[in-house]
Amino acid sequence: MSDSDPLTALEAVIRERLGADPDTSYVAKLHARGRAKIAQKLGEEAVETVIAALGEDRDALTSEAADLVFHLLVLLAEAGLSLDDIRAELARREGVSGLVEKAGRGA
Ligand SMILES: N=c1c2ncn([C@@H]3O[C@H](COP(=O)(O)OP(=O)(O)OP(=O)(O)O)[C@@H](O)[C@H]3O)c2ncn1[C@@H]1O[C@H](COP(=O)(O)O)[C@@H](O)[C@H]1O
Repeated sequence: MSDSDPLTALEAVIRERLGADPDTSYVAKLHARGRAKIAQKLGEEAVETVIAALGEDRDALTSEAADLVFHLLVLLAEAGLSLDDIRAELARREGVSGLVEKAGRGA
């Protein structure tokens, strides 16, 4: 994944801000409030994303999805996980499903 990927860049900023001043950093404020609070925010953003999706408003869905992904990145960082961990898990599943597909085709 390229360094110019916004998700990778945001992930790096979030990791750095976990230890910042909660008065000046939203990420640090969330971190100070703990994992349960971050998980709660993630849940709220998920619900808002679902509502936007049902409203069929592309701009609202884009905005809510960005909030959702941002809060997911904060939760992952707080838990010591990275986007690379998620990429590896998705690649592992792809590998498994690829093998199952091949077996189904008798390959
Ligand atoms: N991408 C984001 C981003 N997306 C959403 N948000 C914040 O997520 C919050 C969600 O809105 P809510 O109304 O649900 O939350 P709230 O009322 O502010 O907070 P609560 O009191 O409800 O917990 C808003 O405060 C948004 O500003 C973000 N805050 C920060 N970033 C980026 O994260 C990086 C680090 O930010 P700081 O930690 O603030 O330096 C920077 O690159 C920022 O641009």
